[in-house]
Amino acid sequence: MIEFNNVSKIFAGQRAVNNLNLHFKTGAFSVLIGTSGSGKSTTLKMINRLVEHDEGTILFAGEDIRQQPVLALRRRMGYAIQSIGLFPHWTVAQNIATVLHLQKWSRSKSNARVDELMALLGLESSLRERFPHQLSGGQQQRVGVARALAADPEVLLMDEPFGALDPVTRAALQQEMVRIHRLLGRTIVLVTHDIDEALQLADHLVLMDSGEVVQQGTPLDMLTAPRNDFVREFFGRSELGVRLLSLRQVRGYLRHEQPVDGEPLRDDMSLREALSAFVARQCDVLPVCDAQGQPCGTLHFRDLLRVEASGDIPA
Ligand SMILES: Nc1ncnc2c1ncn2[C@@H]1O[C@H](COP(=O)(O)OP(=O)(O)OP(=O)(O)O)[C@@H](O)[C@H]1O
Repeated sequence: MIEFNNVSKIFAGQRAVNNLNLHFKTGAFSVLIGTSGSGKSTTLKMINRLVEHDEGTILFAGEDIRQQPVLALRRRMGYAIQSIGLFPHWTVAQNIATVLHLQKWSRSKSNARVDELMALLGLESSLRERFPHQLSGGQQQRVGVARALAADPEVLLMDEPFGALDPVTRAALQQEMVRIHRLLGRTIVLVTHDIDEALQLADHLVLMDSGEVVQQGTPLDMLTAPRNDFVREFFGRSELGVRLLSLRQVRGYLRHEQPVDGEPLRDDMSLREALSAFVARQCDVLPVCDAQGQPCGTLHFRDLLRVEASGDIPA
């Protein structure tokens, strides 16, 4: 969907990014992560030409982005940023409909789309006529994402979209993004400096340092086969094990045996959450239920130490 071939950007004689070769595939959730000043935002902004690259080529759907009129290009890409940039004197509905208004959608079609997006982002319809300053930070972020999705863009570009939020709201919005990505199947490129956010969201993770790509691949590849010490240090040598647990779900480690007593874990929880439950409850086996709340087996503490899930484990 988006391909960088030997792309560089030079600001005042300094290479902000150097010789990037990247492929953000159609439908993938790609995440750029790295040290501060490593060139993540610059990379993202080159995609919608907020920053023009100096060397190399960037292809969008097979076409050189330089050959496409900037406005036409940007219309095909939603953009959501940390500072949100909502218009303060416009209501929530007007903010979400910004691009629809530019594209001259009819009032009724635009209203219906706003309703649909508010429902998708979990915004109550009673917020429709409020102004941004009458919303919480999390609600504002949701409006920002709804606005970016309004015209059903082929690509969603997100720069630290949850950066300013408290951990609880942040986790809720991350879940929301996973759900929306599954539902809409859009190509997403997101910049973050939060390692756990990156590991949770990414299908394809790109780790940058000093304007270059140090390693790219799936989160599992990065954690289990780090290319060098920089990658190892970046993901936190001492926390590697816990981070690996966050990539694995309880359902891969289930034992199909009679449920034991206690508050059940859900089979779609991560093993990291399960580990917390074991520690909090000081036990070594917990019951597990499925999404419908039906008991489906047990999870044993010692099974968390196994390297790979093997599906069914004999009781
Ligand atoms: N408009 C600009 N003019 C001059 N230098 C710039 C400009 N934008 C970015 N830079 C420089 O380019 C480099 C990469 O910046 P960029 O914002 O892409 O990094 P980043 O990885 O997103 O950083 P952070 O995580 O701190 O936001 C930095 O050295 C920065 O100072």
